[in-house]
Amino acid sequence: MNNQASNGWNSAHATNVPIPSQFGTQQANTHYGQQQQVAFSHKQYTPYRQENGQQVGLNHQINQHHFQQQYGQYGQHYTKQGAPQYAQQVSAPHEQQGFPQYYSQIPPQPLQQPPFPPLQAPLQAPPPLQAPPPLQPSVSIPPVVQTPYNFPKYTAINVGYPNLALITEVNEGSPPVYFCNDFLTAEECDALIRAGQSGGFQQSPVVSDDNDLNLTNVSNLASAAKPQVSNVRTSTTIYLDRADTPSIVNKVAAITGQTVQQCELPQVAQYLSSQKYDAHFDAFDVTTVNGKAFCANGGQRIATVLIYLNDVSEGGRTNFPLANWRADIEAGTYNPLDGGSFPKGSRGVSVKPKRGACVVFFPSYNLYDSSGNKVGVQLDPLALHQAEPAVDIKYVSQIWVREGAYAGVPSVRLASPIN
Ligand SMILES: O=C(O)CCC(=O)C(=O)O
Ligand SMILES: [Fe+2]
Repeated sequence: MNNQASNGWNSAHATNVPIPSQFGTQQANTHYGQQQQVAFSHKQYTPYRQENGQQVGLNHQINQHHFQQQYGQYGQHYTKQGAPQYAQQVSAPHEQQGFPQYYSQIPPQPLQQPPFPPLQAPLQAPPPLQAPPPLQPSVSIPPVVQTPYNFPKYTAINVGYPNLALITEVNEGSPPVYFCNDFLTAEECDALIRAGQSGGFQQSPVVSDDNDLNLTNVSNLASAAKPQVSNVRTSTTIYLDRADTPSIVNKVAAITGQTVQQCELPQVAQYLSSQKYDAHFDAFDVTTVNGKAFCANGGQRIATVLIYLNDVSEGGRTNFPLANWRADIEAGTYNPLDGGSFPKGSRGVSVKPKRGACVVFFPSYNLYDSSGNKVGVQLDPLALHQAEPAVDIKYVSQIWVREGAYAGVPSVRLASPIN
């Protein structure tokens, strides 16, 4: 993977900061009495690019203008003064839900070596930048102001959906992650796995948002954002038609409170032993060229529904390493966008695959202007997550929900729909 993107974007740290292969470890106190050392890659958290000598892009747009204010507001959304549905969820911890074995506050296994080769110093100066296209008004992000209590930061989902439970401590700085037992039936899970096996899994593509920091999981992009194969994501995938999976997309619409038309094509992904998907975001930075191309079809991703299709006894957990960072973010000691050391006491959340269960989370969050009007939907850096390398074979189905209607072409059609 190139550190210097061909379009003049300045890959993070390419000229300024040497990237240690891992820049810190943390001692994590776990809920269940275990302790693990966790190492994180610096690179994923510090996206920026330069235009005309100015630092712009995600780091600038979010970090300087929004980040501290935004995270300072989490508490307002999730206190009893704020959105009551979240406050209730916070007070209904997972222990009461009867399935503590499927997720834990054990932090992730040590992350894989970042996919980027060690940088050789000295680096070439980047070529002169092309005059960047001016940002369209529709994608420029105004400063985020105090969000009124009654405007949710995240897209509202159907928190009354059966078995849906919040598994993160959502308050100042932790993203909400929900877990839902028995979201699909065993028959639906098996039918999806069979569809993948007979449909011919292909290596799962990723797309970069120009600076190689956000290798996300997409299909059917505009030409500006060609999917590519990367060792960040080594699983194999098929794309199904929504018409062939009516019961499944209807459940996704119901759990998220959105429409079937907003659902991307259901994917089925297979992870053989050691296959994985390194830490990434599912949403796009809407200030980038590829981010705009990505959003041209249906808008930003507002919710991820990740369904586990089989039971997995070892490996393959989904980690959210930035979940439950409350105290650290409050204290200003950690900002995922400008790196810095990982403070002690952080936990993260890991979800163990369980057949039929799903996780629901928010790859992006809403931006509002001073009058409370929604003015955009931007990638949430706290929604960083990864699929740990599989030990046992693992099957998942991922369905993303967009802001608007999404159109896509499946890689396979089924002889008969999964009902
Ligand atoms: O397989 C997993 O656990 C996570 C998959 C994922 O994050 C993705 O496909 O975007
Ligand atoms: Fe993902």
